[in-house]
Amino acid sequence: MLRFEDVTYSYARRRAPVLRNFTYEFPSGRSVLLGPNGAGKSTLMSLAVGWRTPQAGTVSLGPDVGPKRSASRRAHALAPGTVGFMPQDIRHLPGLTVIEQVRYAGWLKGMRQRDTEAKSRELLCRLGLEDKMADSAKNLSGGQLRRMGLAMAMVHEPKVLILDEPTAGLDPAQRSNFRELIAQVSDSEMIISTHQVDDIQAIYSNVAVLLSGQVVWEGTPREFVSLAPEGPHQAELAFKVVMKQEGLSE
Ligand SMILES: Nc1ncnc2c1ncn2[C@@H]1O[C@H](COP(=O)(O)OP(=O)(O)OP(=O)(O)O)[C@@H](O)[C@H]1O
Repeated sequence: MLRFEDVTYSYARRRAPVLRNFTYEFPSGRSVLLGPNGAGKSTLMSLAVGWRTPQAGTVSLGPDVGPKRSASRRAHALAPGTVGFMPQDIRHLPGLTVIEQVRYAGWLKGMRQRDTEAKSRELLCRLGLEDKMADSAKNLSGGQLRRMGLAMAMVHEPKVLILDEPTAGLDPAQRSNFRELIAQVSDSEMIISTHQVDDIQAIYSNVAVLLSGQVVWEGTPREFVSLAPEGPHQAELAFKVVMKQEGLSE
């Protein structure tokens, strides 16, 4: 569904590339991208949504989903409606209320004003933020801010939803709420990077593990957890097994 072909990306000319001749295709469905800090997950996502342009190679969405972007063409915003992105760092825009911020996200994606109003309202209700719509976003808690970020990513009904560590910084109860919400609220294709693996079998259809800019393991959630013996924290242990196989002790 989302394909990286021979992609090379480095942050500055003299720095070692984070991704070097990276080729991988995320299958259709719900993919989770795992990997230790610094593996390149955020870099990969920012290339997927066109925030960054590869120095070489091609990033493309499947023909039914969207256009091709490559090193030979300048990065451009993907067609409205194609991709919804929730970055790790969700910021409130000064002076805007919660619903205004979600509407603004819709407007940026080319939606008409009256459509953004209805859709923002509907999403914020579904995400449990109906009481916060008229408040300034700067007063939201971390968990509420993430839910607003999800509404901003989804307001234009994207075909593909890319979420960068949506549960980072949330407490365990908020994390489990958030996972339930994601499972319920979207029919989109998804690619989600996370360090939280506990619910992996309930949410995802594909697991990819990134290490030093390479996918070192991929398979179904069932195959992933079965890398570790049955028992508590099986998915976390499975991640450690993959890291160990790759020579890391994390
Ligand atoms: N803006 C930047 N400028 C220079 N180097 C960067 C920048 N952003 C990331 N890097 C480097 O690129 C590499 C990959 O970082 P990236 O954020 O993609 O990893 P990640 O897997 O998302 O990590 P985390 O799990 O900690 O979010 C790291 O070595 C990081 O230091």
